[in-house]
Amino acid sequence: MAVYTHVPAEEIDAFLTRYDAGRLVSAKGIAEGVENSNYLLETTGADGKGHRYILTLYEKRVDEADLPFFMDLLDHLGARGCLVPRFIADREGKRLQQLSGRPACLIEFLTGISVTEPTPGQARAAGMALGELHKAAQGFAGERRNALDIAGWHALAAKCGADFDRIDPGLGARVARELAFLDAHWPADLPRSVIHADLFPDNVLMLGDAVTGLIDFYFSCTDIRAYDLAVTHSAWCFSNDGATWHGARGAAIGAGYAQAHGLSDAERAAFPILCRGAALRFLLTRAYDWINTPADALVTRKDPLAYLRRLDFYASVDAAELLGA
Ligand SMILES: Nc1ncnc2c1ncn2[C@@H]1O[C@H](COP(=O)(O)OP(=O)(O)OP(=O)(O)O)[C@@H](O)[C@H]1O
Ligand SMILES: N[C@@H](CCO)C(=O)O
Repeated sequence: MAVYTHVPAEEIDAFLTRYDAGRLVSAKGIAEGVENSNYLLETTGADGKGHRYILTLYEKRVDEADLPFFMDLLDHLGARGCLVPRFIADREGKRLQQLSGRPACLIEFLTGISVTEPTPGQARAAGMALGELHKAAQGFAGERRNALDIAGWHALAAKCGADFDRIDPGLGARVARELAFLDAHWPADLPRSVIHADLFPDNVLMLGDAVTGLIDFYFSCTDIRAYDLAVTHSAWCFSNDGATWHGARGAAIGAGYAQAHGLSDAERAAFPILCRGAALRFLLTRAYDWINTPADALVTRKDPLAYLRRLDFYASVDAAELLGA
């Protein structure tokens, strides 16, 4: 579930009068997602032909001060042909509003569905879409520090402390070893740019093998560009529980990215380490949430060990295995 703030339909209808969006026809809470409250709105549309929008209310993890960065980034990417949802301005030009006591935005609705078992063709399309995103991001002036960089991983690990071993005996020691390895080997001089940083299959909308939308830019930030490919690789190339590696998907993502953007020899050589970092990042955020979310909370906790399995795999292979020869 992801509707933390329940907004009465009358309030949404009144909210919509600020926009050229028509009147509310229906509002449905969207179950997917864990960070924000999302509603799918159907309206009569300014032209009376009916229109769909996403209404997002920002909950604890998104800092309101970061919203202008996300808005400007999506405008920049959208203007360069990326299929990303724009934030919609009201008649006074305002994109950020307050609704039911939360920061709220009306956002363009994109069609498509998220795949759960990607085919190699779909993985290739996702790799291409990421490469195109990185190309389009060139020249974007905004910057945002990645709060979940290596320093952020250390801070999260310290917060989890002794509780790691409640998830899995020995997990605390494994995380400490991995942090020490990454401190010693994390690449310092690879190209940096704005990255999505969370391009999981549930953040890519598709129709068949075609990408129709990239969504959920709320982790986007400035970091090592090829790290974004590593995050995407870790999310697309395994069974959900991390136990099965799908090599054909890895080769397809690598080929799609290389075609759309290109990957240098230095980025390729560092790829297994970048993937270890990506696996640790999601292991840590999931472990933190696991420890700090009551088991009976409405939100479904994601399994941290699914990322421990990925981490162990990434620690045992080379770039050719991960991306194809
Ligand atoms: N612009 C959009 N067009 C169409 N559907 C959307 C759009 N934005 C969000 N959705 C739908 O809402 C769901 C949740 O959105 P989103 O992923 O942004 O939520 P979240 O709470 O930030 O979740 P998480 O970070 O866990 O992925 C998506 O899986 C998708 O079904
Ligand atoms: N994609 C993240 C959730 C937050 O975006 C995960 O699967 O752990």
